[in-house]
Amino acid sequence: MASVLRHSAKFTSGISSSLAACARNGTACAFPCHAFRHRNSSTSSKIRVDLDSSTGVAVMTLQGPPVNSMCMDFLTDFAISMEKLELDKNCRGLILTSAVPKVFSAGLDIMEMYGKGPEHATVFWRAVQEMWFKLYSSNMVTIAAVNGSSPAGGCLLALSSDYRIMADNPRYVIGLNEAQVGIVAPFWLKDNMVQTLGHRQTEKSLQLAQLYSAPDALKIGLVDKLVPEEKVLSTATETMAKWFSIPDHSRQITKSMMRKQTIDKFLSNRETDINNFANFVTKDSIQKSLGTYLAKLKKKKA
Ligand SMILES: CCCCCCCCCCC/C=C/C(=O)SCCNC(=O)CCNC(=O)[C@H](O)C(C)(C)COP(=O)(O)OP(=O)(O)OC[C@H]1O[C@@H](n2cnc3c(N)ncnc32)[C@H](O)[C@@H]1OP(=O)(O)O
Repeated sequence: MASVLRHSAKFTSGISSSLAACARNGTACAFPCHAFRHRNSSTSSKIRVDLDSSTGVAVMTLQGPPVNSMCMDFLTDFAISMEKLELDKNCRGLILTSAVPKVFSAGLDIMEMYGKGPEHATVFWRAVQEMWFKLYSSNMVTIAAVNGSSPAGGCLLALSSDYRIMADNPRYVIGLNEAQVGIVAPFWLKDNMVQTLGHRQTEKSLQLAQLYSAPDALKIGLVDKLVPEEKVLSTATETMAKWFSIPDHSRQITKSMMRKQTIDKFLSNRETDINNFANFVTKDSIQKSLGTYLAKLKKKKA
């Protein structure tokens, strides 16, 4: 990642240092507080990260036009950004959002799965796993500010966060539509969805490859809240304050207790999952499905 962490912050008063201390210690602090902000920014080609050390909130903005598809560069940038934030004592919470109009993320870059050999599939799938694992097992409070459509891998980002806020626009869709593409959601993503929606709803959603409009996603619990598009980010920041009112240590232990079973199962079957993916995605029949789907996507425009 060609990113450099720039420490542009200035400590200008005791107020800012006490807020920063508040962020570090995980004690409740009233914010938004706009005074004397302490910011770190990190930018790569696909992802921008802005950490406000005075509040402890980082905003990760996906900025890979046209659709924030998850290519290798995106996945690498994502993993590096997560690692940095996780290690940063000033960071307690992460908001994910998009700078691309109308799209949160189109999910995995289909070009990374089409016409490539098993070696590439192996490396790519490990990176996909890592993205999910890092977010799902994060110690930070994670909030998805879904300000556009969010199919498949985009929905993965939302599902693995702690809370999902979506723009109230019926034209925006979210869901796991893998079956429509001719591929299959991996077991750990299926488990993640079961935890969010329950078994029956997940089974219907996955088999039917359903993409839900924002209002329908709220109805089934795939997102937690709908707000006007221009308020998605500010609502995420306000929501973060509520989650920050709980001491970090007890919230983190609770989170890891709730997610442990899924994580343990993932870790025990990780290599098998990679092999399955590499075998599956390189099959002629699957390549044919991907090719047909890609052609449909391109034709849509013509
Ligand atoms: C049993 C063994 C286990 C095996 C496991 C198998 C593998 C499982 C993998 C499961 C996990 C996740 C999978 C995925 O994420 S697959 C990707 C699925 N994504 C989609 O179906 C979304 C497709 N895109 C769209 O619906 C729209 O693009 C979108 C609504 C997001 C935006 O619409 P908009 O009209 O704004 O933009 P366009 O459609 O015109 O797209 C612009 C250009 O971008 C290209 N595009 C779009 N999506 C993708 C993508 N996902 N990958 C690559 N390229 C994409 C599109 O073709 C346009 O390109 P051109 O400008 O060249 O025409």
